[in-house]
Amino acid sequence: MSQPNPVKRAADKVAEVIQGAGAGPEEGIPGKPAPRSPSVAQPTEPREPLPPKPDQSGPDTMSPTGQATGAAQARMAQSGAYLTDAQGTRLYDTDHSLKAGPRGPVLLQDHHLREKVMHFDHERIPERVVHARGAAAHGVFKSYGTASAVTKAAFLAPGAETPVFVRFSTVLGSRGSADTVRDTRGFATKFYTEEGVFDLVGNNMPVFFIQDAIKFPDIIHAGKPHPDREIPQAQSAHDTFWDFVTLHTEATHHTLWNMSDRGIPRSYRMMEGFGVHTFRLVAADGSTTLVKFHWKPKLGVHSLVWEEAQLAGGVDPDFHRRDLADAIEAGAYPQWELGIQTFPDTPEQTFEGIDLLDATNLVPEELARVQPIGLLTLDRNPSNYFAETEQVAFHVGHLVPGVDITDDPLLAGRLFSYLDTQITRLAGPNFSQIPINRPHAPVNDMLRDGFHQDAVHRGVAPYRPNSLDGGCPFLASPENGAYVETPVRVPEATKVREAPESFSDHFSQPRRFWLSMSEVEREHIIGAYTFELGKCYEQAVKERALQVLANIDTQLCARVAEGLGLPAPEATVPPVDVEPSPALSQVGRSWPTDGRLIGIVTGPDGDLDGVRAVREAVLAADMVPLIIAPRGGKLGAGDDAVAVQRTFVTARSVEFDALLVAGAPAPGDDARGSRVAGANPAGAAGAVDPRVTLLLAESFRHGKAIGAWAGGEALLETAGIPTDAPGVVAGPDGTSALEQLRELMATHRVWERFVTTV
Ligand code: HEM
Repeated sequence: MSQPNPVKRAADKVAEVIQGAGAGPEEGIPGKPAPRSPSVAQPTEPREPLPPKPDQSGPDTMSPTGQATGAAQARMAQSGAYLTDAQGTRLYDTDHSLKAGPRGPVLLQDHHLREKVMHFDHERIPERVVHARGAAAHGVFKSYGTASAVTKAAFLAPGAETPVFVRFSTVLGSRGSADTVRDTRGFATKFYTEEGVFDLVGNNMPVFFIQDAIKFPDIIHAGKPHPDREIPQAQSAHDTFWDFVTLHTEATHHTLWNMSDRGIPRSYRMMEGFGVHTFRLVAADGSTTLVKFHWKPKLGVHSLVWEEAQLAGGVDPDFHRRDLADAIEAGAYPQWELGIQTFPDTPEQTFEGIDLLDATNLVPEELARVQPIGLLTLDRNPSNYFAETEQVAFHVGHLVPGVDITDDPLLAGRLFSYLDTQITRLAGPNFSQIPINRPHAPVNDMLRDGFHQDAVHRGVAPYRPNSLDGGCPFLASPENGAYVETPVRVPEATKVREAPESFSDHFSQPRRFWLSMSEVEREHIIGAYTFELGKCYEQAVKERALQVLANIDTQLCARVAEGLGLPAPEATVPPVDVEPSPALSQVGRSWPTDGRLIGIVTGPDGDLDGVRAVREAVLAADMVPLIIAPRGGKLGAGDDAVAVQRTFVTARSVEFDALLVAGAPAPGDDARGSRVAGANPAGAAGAVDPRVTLLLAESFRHGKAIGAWAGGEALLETAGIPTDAPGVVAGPDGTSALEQLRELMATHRVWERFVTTV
């Protein structure tokens, strides 16, 4: 990679974090990062305050009143040995209520009990009405300056560096739902620019379900759990979702993206992001350009396969959250390039016949190249989930000079919705004073009072003009940074509740997406539709869905119909002749393998010298080795004993990007409780633990590269894996097997292994 890659600096640290500082299961929790610093000792006796801990919680957050909040308060709390109540009074006991004698009734006068329980009772706030489940990180955006010709935005000037906070999310699930469900992912970025906050509130898909925000409550009501039993959670595989998207065929394109591999990303670090709408950039000379924003991940765009996504939902519901936090904790900082597609700002606002105001459309990259304009690096985890990830409030109306909106009717509704919902979610109108939401630019507004007002405003005249506060505050002009709306001419028109004719083509863009997919991606799409529609009860919904598919592609429709056991209908809209866009496919390119997890299956009798060498080679290649053995602890003795990170109990295929088997089959002896009497008993002499064969068979089925040496090939055969199958390699030693594995992993999966008939 041309940019300095922090992943390269961090291989050892990555392993340390993911392995729990190299500890075996009994020495550390597998997969749990080592604590960054020893936790503050809990004193049993009062003692003098400790010196302050180094600040790891970001910029200072003194409130305008001078009261310590956020990082400043955290520093104070961590530097003090004394526990206090909310008023600062020191406490001598927080474990016992005040009682009339040790066995007597609790007294009403216990003000500490009252305060402690009262505060706990109010700890929860409403979750977001959509995108409730999320994970976030701090970082920095460095501008290349290449957008300066089309925008005067200071954060896009050459060399500008801007702090950012990025929150990734699923859309439908509740706050505690699983990460790997099939869904769209949110990709929201807050740029704390010197000219005010700019929020780019996008998704990992470039198109949206609906064209007009007035339907947003409807699509969300349809996608969320059914109101009678509140099931299913975080799923689109149910009748109301499919009822809506087949009755509103503008949803066809986004639904197809959801059913594609984009709906189940491998990692937040391996997702594209899109601003979706067309925005208007304004240059210093007042000229304007229409643009679409794209985030391109340095690690490439990769997905899970559906069975992995389902397994991860149970094995590790925090799969994506953990992956992001572990990588950042380890210094393997995820990076994305921000790019723009540019279009002339003509009165029609179309490009090559594509209506730029219709958010169900994308513009193929082959027609308008994505031009890189800056680099995003996420380099710091939040220090407090609630304070930052939960309380962050994004809004598409947070704009800075040089970035303006268009008349996209979906965007118009969003401009109302975000602030509106945040008044309820964050309890009043002052949420921009919450530390994570505070602009880094100076704020001097005339907004006053309200719930949770932190500021102590001075002066008597919060209005303009005034003659009492010296006429302050002053107004700015465009020359000194005022945000001025672009004077776009609005054509003379009659008020109507109508969409333009150009919004009525609902099938040519989905058809382009379908035609752009590789065979294996098409198989996945067919599988996804067959699964989701198979979960619907209503016959009419399934039939209507097949009609929609017939209008995209005959073969797609026929295959899904076959899976559902229903007849395939004829198209009612003649298929349009569209050019595929190869850039839409995830298959066929090579990517860095940095940060990928390699499982090394071994045991006390495995080739431990070989394991040591491979472990070093994996680290040197900026990947993460995880040793999998029958039991925890260490293999071998002495200083070069090999620490075990996963046992046959804790290892599951979803965690690993590739597997290596080091040596002869490893019998497991701790399968008690999961063994079925008489069935390949683990621990029996010469028997192979069924969980190891499952691990290998699943990895094989999911198209992962697998290697073996020193007799490990026999274990593959026991697991039913032909050693001459694509993507299965055997080396004379571990390091040569690893080399072959790396080449295979550059394409993410061994695609030839998937059977395709499209
Ligand atoms: C292009 C279409 C859209 C995209 C890309 C999009 C993206 C997002 C994202 C990423 C979030 C999560 C922000 C976070 O992490 O806090 C979000 C939240 C939300 N979106 Fe959208 N959205 C779209 C359309 C809409 C529309 C049309 C509406 C309503 C008319 C809407 C209403 C909301 C609401 C109410 C929230 C919760 C905000 C909060 O509680 O802070 N969205 N959206």
